[in-house]
Amino acid sequence: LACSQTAKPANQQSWQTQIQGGSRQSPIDIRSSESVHDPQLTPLSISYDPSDCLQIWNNGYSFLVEFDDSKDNSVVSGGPLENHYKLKQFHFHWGAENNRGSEHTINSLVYPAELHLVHWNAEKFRTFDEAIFSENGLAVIGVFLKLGRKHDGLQKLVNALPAVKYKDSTVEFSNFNPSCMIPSCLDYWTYPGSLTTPPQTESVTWVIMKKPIEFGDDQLSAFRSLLFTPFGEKLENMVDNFRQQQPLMNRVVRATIL
Ligand SMILES: NS(=O)(=O)c1ccc(O)c(NC(=O)NCCc2ccccn2)c1
Ligand SMILES: [Zn+2]
Repeated sequence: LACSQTAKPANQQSWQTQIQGGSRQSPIDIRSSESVHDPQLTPLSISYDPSDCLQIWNNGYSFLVEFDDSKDNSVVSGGPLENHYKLKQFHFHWGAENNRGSEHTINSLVYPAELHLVHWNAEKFRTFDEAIFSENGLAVIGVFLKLGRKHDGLQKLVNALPAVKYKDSTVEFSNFNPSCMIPSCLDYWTYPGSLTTPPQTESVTWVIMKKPIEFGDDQLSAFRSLLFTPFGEKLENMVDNFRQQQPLMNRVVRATIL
């Protein structure tokens, strides 16, 4: 195989922005036929406590629903994970139009939005900020959203969005259980990757659920009426907050056979 690989100039930059020397950047296009079925991949064990839900924060890139990670009540373990990881926040990525929005793609198929449930390895690290910069620091569950029936569980979140229209606004948000956004089919792909936004650190074990959840046009419109900009500045709708797919390089995507 080595002889068939053409030598690339060491300084060759991939045609997309990628951190200097990054070898495991996210998101990627998942080619299902090239994924490896791994019988040792068990189902994820996900348990969230709605009382850990604290607030929604518009950080000027997405809106984050933030959780109290001082206890051990909202955790994910099993599957490809060696330890248990605590839920810190979840957020979404979406497009200005329905033909774009997700960060990961499946055989080049794009979804209009993608949910990221962000967890950090509390057995190995003391804080989220430490975990972001560490190998096996984070586990992010990605769930695709497709347009269809209104998602009843999501409506509580949608109703709170006007209160965080502007960058740097927050609103108290409690008693929300993110389990309502996990598909009933627990099959997933998993691969080693990175944050998809700066600092794009290569600290993430990605778990991408194979089946999408459905949500309504009006709910997606509510996402699109958020603003990138703070109060008093030029209005810029928060849309197209997704990164382009990155080269797979020397990685294998594993798939469950549940
Ligand atoms: N999109 S993702 O990979 O799930 C992810 C998860 C946890 C994170 O902290 C981040 N990135 C993050 O918080 N960056 C600091 C704020 C920021 C800076 C620049 C662009 C977007 N967001 C991304
Ligand atoms: Zn994200």
